Formats: sequence, C-alpha cells, structure tokens
Amino acid sequence: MAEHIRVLLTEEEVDKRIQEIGEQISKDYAGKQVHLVCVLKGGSFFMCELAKRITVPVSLDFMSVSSYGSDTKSSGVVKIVKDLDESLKDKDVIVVEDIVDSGRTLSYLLEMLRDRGPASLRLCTLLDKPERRVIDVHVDYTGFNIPDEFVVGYGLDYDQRYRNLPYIGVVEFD
Ligand SMILES: O=P(O)(O)OC[C@H]1O[C@H](OP(=O)(O)OP(=O)(O)O)[C@H](O)[C@@H]1O
Ligand code: HPA
Repeated sequence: MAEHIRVLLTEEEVDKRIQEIGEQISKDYAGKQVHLVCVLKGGSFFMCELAKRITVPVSLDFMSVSSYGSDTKSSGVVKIVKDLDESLKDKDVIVVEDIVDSGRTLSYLLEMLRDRGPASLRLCTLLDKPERRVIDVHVDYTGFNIPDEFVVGYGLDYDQRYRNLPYIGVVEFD
C-alpha cells in the first residue's frame, strides 16, 4: 500500500508557535535558569528549536523511556532506558515532549521526576490530543491541540520514519 503525508501544520505555523512558547517561557522564568528535560527520541527536534528561542539561561538533559510489557500504550508503566545525566534537585525543570496522547507516559514520568526534588516541574508539549486522554496530565505549555489522527514529523515517527519532516503531517494510505 502506498502512503503519503497530508500536511496538518506547516513548517511556518510550527516555527511561529515555537517562537511564541519560547517567549512565554522566557517571561515566566525571568531571573531564573531553566533546565529542559528532553524525552527521546520524539522530543529532540522540538527541544532544540525551543531552546534556541528561550532568552533566559538554559541547561539541557536527555532521557529515554519505554514501557514494560508487550503493549506499550496500555501498560502505563515506563521504564528508564537512558536516565538523565544530572540531578534535578532544586532546578526549575521543564519536561519537553513531542506529544501527549493517552497521557500514560507523561503521568508516570512526571511523578517519577517530582520525587527527585526539583524546585519546580512543568510540562511543555508541541502537540496534544485531548480526545485521547486516559490519564489526566496537566500540560503547562501546549503548541497545538490536534484531532485524533496519527501524526508524524518534527520528531514524531511512523515505524521510525518521518521524524525528520520539518512540518506535522498525517499518514494516509492510497
Ligand atoms: O500519552 P501517551 O499515549 O503515553 O503517548 C505519548 C508518548 O508517545 C510518544 O513516544 P514513543 O513511545 O512513540 O517514543 P519515541 O518518542 O521514541 O518515538 C511520545 O513521545 C510520548 O512519549
Ligand atoms: O500520533 C502519533 N504519532 C506518532 N507517535 C505517537 N505517539 C503517540 N501518538 C503518536
């Protein structure tokens, strides 16, 4: 089956929104240093673009998680595949994600990170699919609320492909 990508959010729309979020974060954290925690792999593209647009001092760290059990999306328990290099103690932390879908990954992850004693902990996601929520997650900064469609690009993959698209699209099959 041939597949093609229908553009949902153009590169210009995404860039403009990231600029706005960067400005908002810079205001909210005036006089502070912000510690961005990127959840690999999907969050990496957004994190790099966002970090460039934040004008307060920024430090970065990366982690990679996956789920226990055979059904990634339903277990809701995440296992750390690569942990952060640095402690979160007393830092103003923002977790940067590409998408919040069911909310299972972020709900679990935020609880785990809160136990590490950050001064503050917020969540920033490029995309949110509120209709899909199974577990409530408070999102502090959202790029776009999108409908319940499987999206790719800007870090999001379909079978590990399309992460490098500079826009957000929906995979369609001919
Ligand atoms: O709200 P949820 O239903 O838990 O889904 C959101 C999670 O799914 C995606 O990660 P994925 O497992 O696809 O890993 P990847 O970033 O390495 O592609 C995304 O980056 C979130 O971590
Ligand atoms: O729509 C999506 N696309 C890619 N990865 C995802 N992980 C959760 N939702 C999605």
